Amino acid sequence: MPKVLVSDKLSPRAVDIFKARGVEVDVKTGLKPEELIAIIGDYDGLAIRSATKVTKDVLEAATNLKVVGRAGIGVDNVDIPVATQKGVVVMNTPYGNAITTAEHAVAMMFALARQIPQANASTHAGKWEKSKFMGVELTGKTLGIIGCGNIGSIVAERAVGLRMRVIAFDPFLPPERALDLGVEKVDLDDLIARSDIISLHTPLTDKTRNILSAEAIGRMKSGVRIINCARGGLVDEAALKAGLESGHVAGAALDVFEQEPAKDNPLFGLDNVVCTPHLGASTTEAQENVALQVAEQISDFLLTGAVTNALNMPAVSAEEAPRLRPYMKLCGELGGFAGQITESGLKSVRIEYQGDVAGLNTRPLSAAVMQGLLTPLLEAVNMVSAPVVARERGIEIKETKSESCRNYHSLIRLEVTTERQTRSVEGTLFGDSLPRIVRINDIPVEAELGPDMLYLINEDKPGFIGSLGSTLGDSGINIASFHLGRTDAGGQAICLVQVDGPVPAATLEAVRALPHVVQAKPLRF
Ligand SMILES: NC(=O)C1=CN([C@@H]2O[C@H](COP(=O)(O)OP(=O)(O)OC[C@H]3O[C@@H](n4cnc5c(N)ncnc54)[C@H](O)[C@@H]3O)[C@@H](O)[C@H]2O)C=CC1
Ligand SMILES: O=C(O)CCC(=O)C(=O)O
Repeated sequence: MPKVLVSDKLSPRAVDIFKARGVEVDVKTGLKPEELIAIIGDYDGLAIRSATKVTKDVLEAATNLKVVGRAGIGVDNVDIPVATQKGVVVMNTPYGNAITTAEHAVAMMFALARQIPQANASTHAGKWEKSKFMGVELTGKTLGIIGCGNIGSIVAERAVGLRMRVIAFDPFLPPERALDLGVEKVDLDDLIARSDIISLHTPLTDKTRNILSAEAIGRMKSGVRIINCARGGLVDEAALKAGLESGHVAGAALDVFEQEPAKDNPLFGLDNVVCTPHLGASTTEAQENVALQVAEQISDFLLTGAVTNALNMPAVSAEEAPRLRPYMKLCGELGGFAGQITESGLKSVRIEYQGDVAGLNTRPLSAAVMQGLLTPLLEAVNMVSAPVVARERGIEIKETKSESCRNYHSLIRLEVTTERQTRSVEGTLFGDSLPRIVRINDIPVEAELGPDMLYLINEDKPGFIGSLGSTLGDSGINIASFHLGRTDAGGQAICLVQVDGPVPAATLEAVRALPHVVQAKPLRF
């Protein structure tokens, strides 16, 4: 039974789901990094929110970990490149808290416009400062949204409903979508110059860090208000402080901070700043949504192989997973075969899907091919990391699909070009579930791969098979199955021999010394 650790505060319904799905679950929140490192090796899955930092050290210690599920959107607390290298799938729940977070941004906008938190504190203190808290009306004001994705779009729709003019800067916002939302798509300079209120809704990336810099703040309208319910680091906090103190910025509402938990921050204590402790996603509804979703996604992955909302792996639906499974095995074998007979640097890989398989989701299949191919050549590659590792090494991967297939309902052809030559291997499924190799370097064979195989290229001469059998027999090696193929009588032949255990080096030398042997390689699957 797979085992999952819930290391942040998640709705208890997540635990119910894990249990109902047959996943063992422990809840241990508030762990120190060293405490998490000490126990993470016991778990197949890790369910988190933002408090747990899934660092390189945690991932190094996570020897059984297969999946990290973030109950929420931002995954900046997970070292995704290292997770990818280690073959750990990282998933998030991209929609579950979007409405709630958008509502928080809208609430912040009202709080700023009418100074509600400040007026609340003053009234509780018995001051009745009616003239101090003069507000501004939102109707007719220009709201500039930076990042108009899931959350930004919801904020835009709500603001349009409030009769605001909404402009948005998002290089990836399709013009038709902007039109549908009733939003004017603008460039950043335009947004900065025209907005009365600016609300940020991008992830924190190298491009968005300090997107509201001192220089940008300087170019804003006097009396601008700034809202950040996305990520600390999008606004230069020191520059914002200067703008607020000078009165150029009338107010700022911040849910997120450069350093979190934010116990001390230059903006704390300023009259015109409204702060919340990263509460954007904190509603009962959103927390239930993301907790249920993450528990289902993690369970699906651990129990069926279905991949949903992964950031480092192609999606596989629960319906597809069982259909893909035998093809994954075949792809792993094709890749493994090619990888084990490859002796020089890989240049390019071509994967052809023919027949029924061409209609399936082939991205995970190609990932399985690449895992099989690279595993014999590199250390610790897996389906998650293999495509990335291949790209990093400049290996070109081409995928083609064709609905027609000559002799089989499905065929997968792998062609691998190295610095020295091009080799190919083809495979199919017998009876929809049994992987078979059906062609090697265009020579027909029909081979089932077992754990220990011997692959030979030889000249097709009488008596060769007998001498091979005797050589193996003399070394006490039992033959489980024997598969032959040849170009033509007397031409080049190949043998794939399944043996009942690894072939010792001395036996391999004896086989290589046999007359007519061109190449002999032990293979393991
Ligand atoms: N305060 C909180 O509790 C919460 C904060 N968030 C944060 O909100 C942010 C947005 O989340 P979603 O809308 O769900 O993400 P999303 O991915 O749907 O939208 C982000 C948008 O930003 C745009 N973008 C990316 N780079 C950009 C750039 N350089 N300039 C302008 N736009 C750029 C993208 O094109 C995309 O449309 C994330 O950082 C997320 O972590 C999300 C949930 C809760
Ligand atoms: O889990 C939380 O409370 C934070 C949510 C968040 O920041 C996100 O989903 O990106």
